[in-house]
Formats: sequence, C-alpha cells, structure tokens
Amino acid sequence: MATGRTHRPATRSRGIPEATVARLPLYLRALTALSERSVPTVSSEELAAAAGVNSAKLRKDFSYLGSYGTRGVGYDVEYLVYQISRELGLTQDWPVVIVGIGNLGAALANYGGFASRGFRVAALIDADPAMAGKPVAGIPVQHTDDLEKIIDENGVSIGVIATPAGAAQPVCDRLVAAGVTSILNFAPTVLSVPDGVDVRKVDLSIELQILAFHEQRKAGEEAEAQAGAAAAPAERGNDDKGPDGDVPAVMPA
Ligand SMILES: NC(=O)c1ccc[n+]([C@@H]2O[C@H](COP(=O)([O-])OP(=O)(O)OC[C@H]3O[C@@H](n4cnc5c(N)ncnc54)[C@H](O)[C@@H]3O)[C@@H](O)[C@H]2O)c1
Repeated sequence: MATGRTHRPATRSRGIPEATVARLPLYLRALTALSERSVPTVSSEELAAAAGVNSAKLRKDFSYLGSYGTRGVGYDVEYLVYQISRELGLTQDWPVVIVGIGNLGAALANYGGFASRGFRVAALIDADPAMAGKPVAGIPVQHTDDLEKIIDENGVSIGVIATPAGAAQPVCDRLVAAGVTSILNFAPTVLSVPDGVDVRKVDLSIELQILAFHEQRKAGEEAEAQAGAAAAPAERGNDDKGPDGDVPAVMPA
C-alpha cells in the first residue's frame, strides 16, 4: 500500500537496487504466509505469483541476496524469510513513535501488525494537552513538549506523522533534529528533509484516484464493447441487403 519515494540514490551501498528493496516486503509477506502453513519449499513461479511479481524479476532480485534456490526443489521458505528479514533490518527491534494521535494515529497505534514485523510502538505523541496521559492501545499519550526527550530516551530512529498537513513539516523538523532518520508520512503534504533522512509517504486517496482512473477506463471500454455489439447486428442487417443496402450503421472514422 505504501507509496512515495525515499531520498536515496537508486542503488544502495551493498549493491541492491532500490526497486528490489521495494519488492522484498512483498516476498516476505508471501513467504510468511507459506511459513505459517509449514510449507518447506517454494518454486520461483509459485512465490512470484503469490507476491504479484514476475518470476524472472524475482530470480534476479534473489540473486542480489545470493539466493539461487535449488533446481527442481525451489527455495527454502524458512531460510528466505530469515535472509529477507535480515536484509530489511527486521531481525532487530525498531522502536517507532507516532505523532498525531487522532483517528488515524490511534488506528495505527492499535494495529497489531507492526509488532509482529519487528516495529514496536515506543511512544504516542500529540499536541493536544487534553490527550496527555490518556491511554491509546494501552500506551499513554505524551505531549509534544517532550518530543525530543521521548526520542532520545527510547532510541527512536523511525517516526510516523499522522498530524494535520499544516503541522507535518514542523513536526518532521523536530523529529529530524532529535535524531529520527526515517519518517513515514501520512499527512497530505510533501516534506523537506536533509540528506540521510528517508521519507516514505502513504496516501490512500492517491491510491483511490489511481483506481478511479482504471475504473473510468474499464467503463469506457465496456461502453465501447456494448456500442460495438449493438452495431454488429445492424452491420449484418446491411450485409443482408447486399451491396446496394442503406447507409451503414457504423460510419468509418
Ligand atoms: N495517508 C492517508 O491515506 C491518510 C488517511 C487518512 C488521514 N490522513 C491524514 O492523516 C492526518 C490525520 O488524520 P486524522 O483523521 O487522524 O486527523 P485528526 O484530526 O483526527 O487527528 C490529528 C491529530 O493530530 C494532532 N496534532 C495537531 N497538530 C499537532 C502537532 N503539531 N503535533 C502533534 N500532534 C498534532 C491533533 O491534536 C489530533 O489529535 C491528516 O493529515 C489526514 O489528512 C491520511
């Protein structure tokens, strides 16, 4: 679901292209599902289909990890889970802070999927004094006045911004100044960050707009197909009349 770009060159220092890095979580999700079903090995075709990726691309991606699978057997599921998790830095615990604990921030705090993937919600921060001390997902919300102290005490390097758009840049600046080097931004605004800070942007409305574009195109194609189907009998009707029939129902473009 995540969209947006990181502020990094196209190739990472260890030689894994950014596009490959972006697909690793897709493989990991598919492999985790296989692991949960105790499937021991998987072919590149099966895994590619489960991850929604082309199998040649998958093999190329895995070659960057030094993983080539065994001919006739496929890839060892558990080993690949470990390898990809290690590559993504998920074999360690990442404390995360969420800033802006409104509808979205609270929903994110309550999402159980972070912890199972190695992301621990270390703190929840909001500017509203009325929220200070109130528990959300079992974690007391802390006031933005203490943001720097919270980042420092929890060794946080990943911040999630779920504030209104207008507050996002100042919040981002404070997070970065406090030592946060990766930001997941849900606010509908483009953030400026110094070199060395990664920003990923999530915008569900952009995803919906892309789907709307495809829906519109599908509707257009359907309308064209229906017009074609309606025109076909008329054309046949003309054919029946022979070369001297009435004006054809479908005019040439
Ligand atoms: N990316 C997406 O797909 C997506 C989806 C829904 C909402 N959003 C965006 O997420 C943001 C939050 O949406 P919401 O519905 O939760 O809004 P909300 O109004 O319910 O919550 C915003 C929270 O941010 C807090 N806040 C305001 N200024 C702050 C600051 N300077 N520092 C810390 N906290 C601050 C408010 O006190 C409030 O609790 C909005 O920018 C919205 O547009 C994005």
